[in-house]
Amino acid sequence: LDDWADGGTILIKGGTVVNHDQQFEADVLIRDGIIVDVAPDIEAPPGCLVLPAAGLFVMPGGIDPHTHLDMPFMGTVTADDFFTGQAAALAGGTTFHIDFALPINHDIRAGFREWQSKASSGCMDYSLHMAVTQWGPRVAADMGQLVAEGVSSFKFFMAYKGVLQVSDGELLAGLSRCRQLGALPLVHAENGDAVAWMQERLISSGIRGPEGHPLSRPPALEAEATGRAIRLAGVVGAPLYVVHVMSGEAVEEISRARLSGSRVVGEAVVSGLALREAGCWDTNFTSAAALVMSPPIRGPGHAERIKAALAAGVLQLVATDHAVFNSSQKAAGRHDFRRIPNGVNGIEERMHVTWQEMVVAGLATPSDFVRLTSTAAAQLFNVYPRKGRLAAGSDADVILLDPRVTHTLGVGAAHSPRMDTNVYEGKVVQGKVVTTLSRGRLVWHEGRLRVRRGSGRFVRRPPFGPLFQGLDEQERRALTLPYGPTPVPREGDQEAQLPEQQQQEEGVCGGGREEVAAAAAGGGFCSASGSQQGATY
Ligand SMILES: NC(=O)NCCC(=O)O
Ligand SMILES: [Zn+2]
Ligand SMILES: [Zn+2]
Repeated sequence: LDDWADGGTILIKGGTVVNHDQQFEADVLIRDGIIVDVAPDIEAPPGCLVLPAAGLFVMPGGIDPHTHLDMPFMGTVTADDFFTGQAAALAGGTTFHIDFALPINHDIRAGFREWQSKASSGCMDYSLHMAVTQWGPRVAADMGQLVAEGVSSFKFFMAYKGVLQVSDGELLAGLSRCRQLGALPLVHAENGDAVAWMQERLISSGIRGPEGHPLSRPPALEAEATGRAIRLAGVVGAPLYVVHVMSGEAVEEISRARLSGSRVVGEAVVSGLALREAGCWDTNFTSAAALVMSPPIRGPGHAERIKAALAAGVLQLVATDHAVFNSSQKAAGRHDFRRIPNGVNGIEERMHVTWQEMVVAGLATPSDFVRLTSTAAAQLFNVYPRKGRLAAGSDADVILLDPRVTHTLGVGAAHSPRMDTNVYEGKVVQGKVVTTLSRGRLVWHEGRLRVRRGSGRFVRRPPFGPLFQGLDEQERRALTLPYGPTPVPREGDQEAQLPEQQQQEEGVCGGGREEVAAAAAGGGFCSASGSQQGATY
């Protein structure tokens, strides 16, 4: 993996250039890691490397906004680190990802430092989301600091009770703080309390194998949490991004909310498009446990509803949730499904499986594919058009896809040395990424992967991305927070200064000591920093 191919000037000649909004015959000229021209018949500058692309689609590199590299979870650590995971991603046509950093003992700044150190050995550009696992004034203040450092999205887990799960109050506070900071809140939407109850019930009825995992997490628990998160976000006027939507019922919640004007975005993951729950009933424990992820891979009909929702624009993009555990790690749950580390692979397979399930299946055009696998993520997470587009001035993250090549996915074909199972084992797909350029470097070409440790760059993402545009106006019209309501003046108000009123005048919402401190720290439970009509909640 350590051989290195440097950039320089490269001309991609004679291919079909595909952006999310257009497809045309053109050449792409790259210099020093940046695209300098996209036009027909570009003359090759002296000394430049020419890559012939006749018959190939030339597209923006994939963007995976949901990965877990080198993440401590369920008593172990995900098997792919930043180098092995990113190298595999490049071989599969993904050139940028956003990983989920976890706090250290609920300290999000410490978590950010830790993830930056892990990522320093990587070989691909990346950004970070930060998980918020507990609420308090320090977290509220630290969120502001992280936004200043380029982390403009925060994840809240509504499941994993006793570990990562936040309460509804914590979620509401976090959503409100995100709204204030212009940061996008992300939710893992499952009812963690109900899941824990279902798990107990299954174990006591003797179901201890991997099949207990999907049985304990029925679609209703995903849909309930999705609907709850959407409503809580609506209460504080925050946009919402729902990660790994796995069920038709959750899709319906998102669809309903979008039709009523809510700014909710739904992320599909590639496992939800292509895999089937039945595998968890396999009599071979290793095969069944390999499929354990949360929310679970679903039964008949759900994948079809997810793909239809992607085609119709109800769901916006396809990520992976790449969280790899090898078979010995999964064996921790050999006699208790609750201890099987949750997660599946996909960082290398996503582009190919999505092409197969959406484009080859006739549900999407090549432009749709670019939107689903690259542009939508770049836009939502505010790195567009630097990433997610082939145009002059954009980073030269480019892939060449040959639609004529058929190949088979599996451990033997994959490039991570850390995986001994692959949930896509034996899947035949049509269309293959034959070349990947990462910031102008030829990292995957003619079946060879050439990457260098430490060559990936952290990409800062500014707050107040597209989902925040026009929000103020929407709220002003609806008189929701932070523009209303205002208190009704009543006779005698001046004489009787109740404690809550004093707090309101000091700009503090709610009555708890923690909330007062949170507001003092510049964040907390209040939605409005610049409350235009003087009311704070
Ligand atoms: N999804 C999963 O099973 N593992 C990774 C952690 C998460 O995203 O919930
Ligand atoms: Zn999750
Ligand atoms: Zn995840």
